[in-house]
Amino acid sequence: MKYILAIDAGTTSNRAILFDEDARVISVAQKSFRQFFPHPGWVEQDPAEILATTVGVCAEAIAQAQVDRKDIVAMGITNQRETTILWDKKTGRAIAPAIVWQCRRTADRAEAMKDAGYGDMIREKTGLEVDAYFSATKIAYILDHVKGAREKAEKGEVLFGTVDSFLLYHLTGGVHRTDISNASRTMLFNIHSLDWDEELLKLFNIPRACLPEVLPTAAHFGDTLAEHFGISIPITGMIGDQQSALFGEQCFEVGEVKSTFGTGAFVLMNTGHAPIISEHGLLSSCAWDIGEGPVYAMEGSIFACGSVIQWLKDDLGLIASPDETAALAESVTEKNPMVFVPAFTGLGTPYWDPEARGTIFGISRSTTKAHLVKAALDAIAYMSADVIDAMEKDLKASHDRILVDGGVSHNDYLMRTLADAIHRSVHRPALVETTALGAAFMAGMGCGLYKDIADIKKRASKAQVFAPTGADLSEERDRWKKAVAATMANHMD
Ligand SMILES: Nc1ncnc2c1ncn2[C@@H]1O[C@H](COP(=O)(O)OP(=O)(O)O)[C@@H](O)[C@H]1O
Ligand SMILES: O=P(O)(O)OC[C@H](O)CO
Repeated sequence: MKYILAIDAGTTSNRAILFDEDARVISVAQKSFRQFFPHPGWVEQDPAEILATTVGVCAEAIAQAQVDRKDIVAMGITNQRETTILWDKKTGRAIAPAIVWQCRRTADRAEAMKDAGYGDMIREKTGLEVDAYFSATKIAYILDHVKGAREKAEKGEVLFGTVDSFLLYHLTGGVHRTDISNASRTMLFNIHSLDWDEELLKLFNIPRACLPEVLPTAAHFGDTLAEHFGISIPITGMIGDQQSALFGEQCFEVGEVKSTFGTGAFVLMNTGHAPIISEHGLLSSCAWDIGEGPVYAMEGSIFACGSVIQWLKDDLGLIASPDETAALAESVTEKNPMVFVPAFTGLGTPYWDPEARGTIFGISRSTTKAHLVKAALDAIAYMSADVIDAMEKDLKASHDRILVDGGVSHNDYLMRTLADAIHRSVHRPALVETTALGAAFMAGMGCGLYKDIADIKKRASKAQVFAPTGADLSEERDRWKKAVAATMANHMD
């Protein structure tokens, strides 16, 4: 039996999962790391802590598994995307804290790009909406604020990478590479030519010398130094976490959709070998390349999902555990008079309003916490439904099911509401670690353990299916859309 070690370097924690060649989980280790919020809207992480926890969980997963280390034939890395790290080539030390994908500090720079009329050109080349979410403005910010950084970056003495790239550099002892799925989230990568784009590099004032080499998602990226895990493991798969979940959920056909409900929610649709430049506010990114040319995905990024549940629990103290939310929502049997738009950090796809903030409509004296909990879960379902509707306008195709994963997908009420809102079945696999599984599959392709997609299809896990109940939610969805419009029209500052 052969084994693959998958690293899932997420936003709040790092996980290492050892899979056997039949995609069964052999061992899991997980460790959270700190988040820093130095100013309102800013989010930072410590790159050294990301690295240390990653190495730690890998060592732990390997030790737990009690397999012969020589049988671990490959490693796959999947990661939170866009998060930006710049480090010194000689020492490997970061020159500034990691600027996390959620961080809004460069919102003004992004707005200025839009105001100067670059939005269409950037969308055409990168598939992205100009926003502080992506790496480009974050890299420029660090180069502008750390003394001497730009000069060193110009000489290739300071390097940029997303988390995959930073981990690869350290695990291998100096290989500076990334893959097309992560590169396509930087806003500097041309998703048609599959190369860094000179015009964009000039526009954002970023030297090419600091950027990593870009490979397909299944490739030989490098080998881990033996000092880390007692053996050298070839790293043969790297893929951004949302694209990895699309692969792990086996959405191999054009039109297939998955939604990962974590801290945020990310809905991705396989659009095949051609990128679709959306007319409805969706993003297009490279999904993977397993040696048959790039496959693209259209994406809707919803910024608030699990964070809403955490807010109800940790900040409002309305619930003791996320598990309570489904029953509370079910307890509201009448039409909910309340609509909650959880725009904590603006609204993402398809609305794109960075200035919007959360609003609650329809509070009366008879309002209870159950109404608010139900409104929160409904908001997550309706935001996802809005994304899926927008995708179908662009692709003009639809599939009869969507696949789901992530912590919030444990919520049966939400899954049923989603099925009714989009009029199709929602499939939740028994193995919810689909993000890590995608990276393991990718590494298995990269090292030749799996030949083709058919080999991977044999390793599908069973799913629980939520079929539409026939409930008509059109009135609720209309009220939701009105609430979103009102939220967007009424910024407080
Ligand atoms: N039954 C549930 N209903 C709603 N939310 C849930 C439930 N179980 C877990 N969650 C939420 O899932 C989120 C964690 O999901 P996870 O996929 O681990 O997120 P991430 O990978 O972004 O850290 C938390 O915000 C938690 O509140
Ligand atoms: O780490 P996650 O699961 O919150 O995913 C983060 C996304 O990749 C951000 O684009």
